[in-house]
Amino acid sequence: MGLPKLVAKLSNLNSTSRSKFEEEKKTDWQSYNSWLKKHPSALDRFQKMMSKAEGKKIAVFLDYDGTLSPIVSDPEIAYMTDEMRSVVHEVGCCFPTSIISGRSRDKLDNIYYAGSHGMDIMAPSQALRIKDSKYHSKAVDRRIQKSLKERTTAIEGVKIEDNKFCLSVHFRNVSDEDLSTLEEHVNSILEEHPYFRLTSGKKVLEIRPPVNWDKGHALEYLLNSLGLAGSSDVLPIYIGDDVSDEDAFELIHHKRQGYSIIVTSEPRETWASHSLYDTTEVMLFLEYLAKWKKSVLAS
Ligand SMILES: O=P(O)(O)OC[C@H]1O[C@H](O[C@H]2O[C@H](CO)[C@@H](O)[C@H](O)[C@H]2O)[C@H](O)[C@@H](O)[C@@H]1O
Repeated sequence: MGLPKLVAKLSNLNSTSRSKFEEEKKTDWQSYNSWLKKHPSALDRFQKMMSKAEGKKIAVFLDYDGTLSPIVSDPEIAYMTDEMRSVVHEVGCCFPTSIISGRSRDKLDNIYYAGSHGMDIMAPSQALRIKDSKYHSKAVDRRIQKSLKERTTAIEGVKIEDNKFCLSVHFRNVSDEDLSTLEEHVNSILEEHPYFRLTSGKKVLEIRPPVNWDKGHALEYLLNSLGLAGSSDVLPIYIGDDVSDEDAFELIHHKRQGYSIIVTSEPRETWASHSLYDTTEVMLFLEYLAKWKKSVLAS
């Protein structure tokens, strides 16, 4: 089966702009196209989606890695392209826009920020504080980080990233033979610190504090802080690519208000209603959104 028209066009576009470090996509087009029937492309459905948006207050929520920046082998070189940065800025001028990331807030540089999977939130003009602050002391428990580094030092390719309120243990560059040893070390550390919990994402294990707080809570919190909660004329649009984004997708699904868009080049079990193939499609979608707003204002 050939590439769908739009994706083929984007693949050409990609070949010039894709970084050589970017993860290679292995799409099985037959299953992807049948999955698309349940989670249609937000580009193909753009007009239909926006027909329900007229007169509503749109709020945009964006994940960072895999959504605004392609997945690359080294988290330190996961950048937004200049084009993406500029379109995110443009969208930010049209709608309240937030970035909700697993990274710590200091590594993000846009608009509203929610770092550490939403556990650390900051708005441009005011600091937003999550009421439950007792977890902070545990979240910054450096002993975990120290033990992790000591125990995994012999495993080639492990990268431990301090995200302030959570620790990311990257294994993208670890060989398959070493994976079970790494897992054993991580589990042994969690046994010593049972109040922390383990989650996982794209080739990453994440050690989080014992707080019932995730990207879904962050989405609700931001809507509240923006004065947009509890109103039927608000339309949140959330775009994300990883397991941690599912909490926000699920919230939107249960509220039956707004659009949840998963970024994936493979069929995935998801709460998201719509999909985009990759970061290039995310960029196009954001461009469409900004243009749509301008056309509504002009009419
Ligand atoms: O919520 P996000 O903004 O998507 O953050 C989730 C994690 O993203 C980063 O790791 C992922 O992207 C890296 C760069 O492309 C990639 O090398 C890694 O394998 C992915 O898991 C980030 O480094 C983590 O701290 C975030 O928790």
